[in-house]
Amino acid sequence: MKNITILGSTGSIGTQTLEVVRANDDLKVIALAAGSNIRLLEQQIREFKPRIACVWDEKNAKELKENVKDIDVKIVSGMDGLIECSTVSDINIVVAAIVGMIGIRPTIEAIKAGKDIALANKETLVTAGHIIMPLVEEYGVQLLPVDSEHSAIFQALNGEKGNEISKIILTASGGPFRGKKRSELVNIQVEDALKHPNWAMGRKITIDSSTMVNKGLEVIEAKWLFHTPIDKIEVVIQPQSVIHSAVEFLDGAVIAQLGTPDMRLPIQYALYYPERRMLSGERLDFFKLANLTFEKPDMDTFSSLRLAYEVGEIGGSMPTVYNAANERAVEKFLNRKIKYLDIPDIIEYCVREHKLIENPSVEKILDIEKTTYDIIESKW
Ligand SMILES: NC(=O)C1=CN([C@@H]2O[C@H](COP(=O)(O)OP(=O)(O)OC[C@H]3O[C@@H](n4cnc5c(N)ncnc54)[C@H](OP(=O)(O)O)[C@@H]3O)[C@@H](O)[C@H]2O)C=CC1
Ligand SMILES: CC(=O)[C@@H](O)[C@H](O)COP(=O)(O)O
Ligand SMILES: [Mn+2]
Repeated sequence: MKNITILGSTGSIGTQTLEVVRANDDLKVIALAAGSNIRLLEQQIREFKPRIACVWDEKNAKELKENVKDIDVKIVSGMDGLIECSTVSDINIVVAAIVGMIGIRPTIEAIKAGKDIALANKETLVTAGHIIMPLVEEYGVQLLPVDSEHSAIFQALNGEKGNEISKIILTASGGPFRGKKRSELVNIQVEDALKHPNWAMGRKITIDSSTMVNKGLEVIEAKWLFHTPIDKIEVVIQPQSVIHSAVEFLDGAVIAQLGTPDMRLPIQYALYYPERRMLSGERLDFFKLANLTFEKPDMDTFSSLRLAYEVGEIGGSMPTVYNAANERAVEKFLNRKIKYLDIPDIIEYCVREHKLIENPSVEKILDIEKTTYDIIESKW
């Protein structure tokens, strides 16, 4: 039996993780954590019977507690609650599927408590990779990628760290605006940007895919996960999202992982690694694949991707500013407070204004996040 905690259980990755749990009777949910969707969390508590459940704010926690008073479950809230969920003594693995930098501290505490991590929350590694990776070594835990591209790379490497890598080929769909020029993006509305061509995901990552910030974050995520210099990570547009990523080795061999776009595969792979399990669902049919095409990314239109290479190379506090500026800009765009093209402009402005801090601590990272938010608030 594998005991798991799911942070972000009401989201896209969280609910798909619970689908994997439903299909496997040797996975037991011990703790669930969500932001504010207490209706769905209540259903999940009733179905999966965790011992602990967390919601972010205390008012929602009180309401949930009242609603589930017929069930033996402890309801907690806030950061302390998230950390309690991620450090329960008898859990084996934490699925880190909260969106955003709020995931940093519960992930760090889980590692310190000796838990393996199935990591979907890329923002944590982008901003705190220099803290997380040494902790993973120190505490001897496994950090298993859930992000589809990183799972593909991990599968291509078969779990090796890859000192024989010549380059990583990180594929991207190109998003809904692939092929468009900046001038054509002036009037993009929220609904347009939320139409991902291949994947059904949460709102924030869907916007990130449309700006290609998602790919920028993934370049930095890959740098940390696979100990690979940024200049050995090449983004290739693969509009069909069939090739989930690949590794080119020193001898020229290229090993890729292909499949239908289904996040249950990387989730299940992380939960059972190094074992593979049966997974229901559509199979890739090579005879039905009309064509597989490839393009270079347009880094003039999607300038945030070029900027990600820059901040990823510099390191230190720069990726935190890039990520925090994006998180706040996307939130504002989703709330219709700014225009679509303000997103890359805000990120660029915040990055250019920032004075580099080498090796920021967690406290400093959270400080920089706040300062970045304040700058955005004062100007936009
Ligand atoms: N969706 C996908 O296919 C992929 C996602 N990822 C990454 O996985 C992460 C999750 O993405 P996704 O599932 O799409 O996002 P969603 O927006 O669908 O879900 C986010 C989850 O985080 C929860 N949450 C938000 N704020 C808090 C908080 N303060 N405390 C506790 N929980 C909180 C939400 O709760 P609630 O809804 O109740 O407020 C929800 O359960 C992101 O980092 C994303 O980049 C990576 C690859 C693919
Ligand atoms: C499913 C997943 O891992 C997402 O990160 C996805 O890759 C987004 O697609 P883009 O390639 O369009 O960013
Ligand atoms: Mn991805």
